[in-house]
Amino acid sequence: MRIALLQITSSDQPSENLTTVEGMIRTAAAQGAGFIFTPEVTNIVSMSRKHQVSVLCHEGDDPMLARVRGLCSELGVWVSLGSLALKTEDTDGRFANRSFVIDDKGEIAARYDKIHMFDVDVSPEEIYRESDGYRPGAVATTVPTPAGTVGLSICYDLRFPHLHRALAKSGAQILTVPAAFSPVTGAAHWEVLLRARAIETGCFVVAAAQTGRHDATVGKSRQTYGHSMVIAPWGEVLADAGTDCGITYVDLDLSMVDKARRQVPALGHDREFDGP
Ligand SMILES: O=C(O)CNC(=O)[C@H](CS)NC(=O)CCC(=O)C(=O)O
Repeated sequence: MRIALLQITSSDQPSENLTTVEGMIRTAAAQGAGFIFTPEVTNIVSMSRKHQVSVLCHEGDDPMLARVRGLCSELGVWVSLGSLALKTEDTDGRFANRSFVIDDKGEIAARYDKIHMFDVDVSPEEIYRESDGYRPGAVATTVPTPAGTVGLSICYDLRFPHLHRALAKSGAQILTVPAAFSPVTGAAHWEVLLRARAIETGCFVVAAAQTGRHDATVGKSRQTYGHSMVIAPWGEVLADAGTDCGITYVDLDLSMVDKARRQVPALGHDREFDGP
C-alpha cells in the first residue's frame, strides 16, 4: 500500500489549514496514495488559549473533520488526521488533542486522545505546559486498516516506550506518531526515538510532522522541527521529509514486519521480574 505523509506549517487560522490540507489530500490521492497521514494539531498551531477558545469547535461540528471525512469517501482513501485540537464537554474547559483514523467510506474507524502531556521547560525561553490547555486521554487504541493494524500515539507519547510496546502486543503493525516537535528536542532526539520504537516493536513507524515557523495572528509564534519520517520495522529510515512543506510517499510492504520479528523476536520475550 502506498502511503503519503503531509508535512505542513499550520497557522492559527483553521480555515486556512483546511484549504491547505484539502489540496494536499487531493494531490496525494491522485498520486496513488491509499492512506494519507497528517501531523499533530493539523487544524491549528497557536500558543493563545483565548484565540483557540474563539476559533475551535467540538468534534461534532469541526469543519476539518467533516471535510476530510467527505474527501475520504469521495476519493476512496483512508486518512490518519494526526490530531485536531477540539473543544470538549469538560467543565475545566480544556481541549482534546485527538487523533482520528477515517476509512474510505468517510467513517471514523478510530479516535485517540493524546495521553502524555508536554509539560517541559526546553530552555528558559521555551516553556511548554500542554496540560494547561489540553486534557490528557487514558485509552490506548489500535485499528485494523487495509495497510495493516495501526496503533495510535501523538508526539510526546513517543518518549513512552511501554505505550508502543502495548500497542504492538495488541496487534499493531504500524505505529503513528504525528508530531509538532520542538526544534531543539527534535534535533537531539526525534530520529533516534522513532527508530528505537520501530526496532523494539518490529512495527513501521509513520510520523507526519509540523514544520517551520508558525507565525501567529494572536499571541506568540512558534517553531517546529519538521522531518516527517517513515521507519521500517528493522529500523531503517525509509523517508525523511527535511524541513520544507510537502508530500512524502512510501510503499509499505507489510511482510517486513514479520521478517523483522522473525529475525529478532524480542517482542515475545518479555519476562516478569521482581524489583528493583
Ligand atoms: O500545543 C498544541 O497546540 C499541540 N501540542 C503540541 O504541539 C505538543 C505540546 S506543546 N508538542 C509536543 O508534544 C512536542 C514534544 C516534543 O517536542 C518532545 O517530546 O521533545
